[in-house]
Amino acid sequence: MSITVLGAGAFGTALAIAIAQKQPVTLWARDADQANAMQTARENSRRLPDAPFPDALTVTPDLEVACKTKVLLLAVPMQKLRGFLERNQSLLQGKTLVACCKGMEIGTGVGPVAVIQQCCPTATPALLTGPSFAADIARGLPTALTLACALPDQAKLLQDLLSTPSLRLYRSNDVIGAELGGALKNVIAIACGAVIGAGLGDSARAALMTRGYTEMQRLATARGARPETLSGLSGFGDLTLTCSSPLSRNYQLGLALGRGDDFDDSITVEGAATAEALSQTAQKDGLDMPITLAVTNLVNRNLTIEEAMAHLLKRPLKEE
Ligand SMILES: NC(=O)C1=CN([C@@H]2O[C@H](COP(=O)(O)OP(=O)(O)OC[C@H]3O[C@@H](n4cnc5c(N)ncnc54)[C@H](OP(=O)(O)O)[C@@H]3O)[C@@H](O)[C@H]2O)C=CC1
Ligand SMILES: O=C(CO)COP(=O)(O)O
Repeated sequence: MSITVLGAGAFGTALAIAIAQKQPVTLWARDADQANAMQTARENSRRLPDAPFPDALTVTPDLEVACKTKVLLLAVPMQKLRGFLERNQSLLQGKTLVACCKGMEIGTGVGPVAVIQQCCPTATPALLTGPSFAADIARGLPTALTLACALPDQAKLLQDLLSTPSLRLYRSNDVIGAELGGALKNVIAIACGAVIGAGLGDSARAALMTRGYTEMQRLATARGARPETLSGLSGFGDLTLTCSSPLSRNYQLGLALGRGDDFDDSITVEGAATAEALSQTAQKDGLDMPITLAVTNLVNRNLTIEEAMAHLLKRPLKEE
């Protein structure tokens, strides 16, 4: 069965390369010049260099052509998803749409699956998430991800369709748990990068990862997620990767904030917007999310890393 990936960024390209090892894949890029350059060079030199395209991968800028398949992977950034779906609703209704982005939407506080449901009510939504760097997937290095879908039959179908010998998908019907794990780990990764960048030490990072994980569980449980989803690939697994690897862009933004360096704001860093989205909803829901709030203030330059840490340390002592 042929599949399509919409969005030729690092992740969309990596998934297209991996899945094209076993079946035809169409990769859609919004920029015609970029699409043609990729199709000719057989590489995405801008977003994912040194990852050659298999023969079964075709790049097109023509969305109508790309949307002919039944299963489409959505690999655009979270804050762009709604606009993309609204603009192209007629092409996407009735399709199986697998969100590959990690984050919560500013303004609504919802994740990609809810956005798909709102914009394309006749589509079947699913989510692909978990610990994986695009470059690793493209190189065929062993990777395990979570495929979350509320419909068990669809989950099984997508698991079989998208798994490859090196890309191992586990399925789950806990969509909200998988979404929140992938979204929040990016926020915690910014915090971890910031303490390392500011020279506050590995112990501080371990404290933030652990208390951040508690924050992930608190919010996810309040939204009806299952605790075991948070301890799986999409939660704990991705938290570990993103908070400890300098390859993570969220961690890199944290490092820059901690060091007082500039950061290129064209780089996709989902945790910054997600921190803001979740700070807004947590306040409304009466949930205590101190690290998420600290990251929002840090990113918005309302607090320095020293002030943010002092604020966290000054909180009343409590039971773990
Ligand atoms: N990179 C990674 O290792 C991983 C990324 N992810 C997730 O994948 C998602 C995408 O990240 P990634 O691929 O890395 O990001 P990139 O910055 O590499 O690429 C983003 C892509 O989205 C396209 N895009 C941006 N805005 C729009 C829009 N309004 N309409 C249509 N297309 C648009 C860009 O097009 P253009 O090039 O023309 O600007 C580009 O192709 C994120 O949610 C991220 O968290 C998940 C796991 C791993
Ligand atoms: O989601 C990722 C790893 O699972 C990629 O992390 P960054 O977006 O921080 O680079």
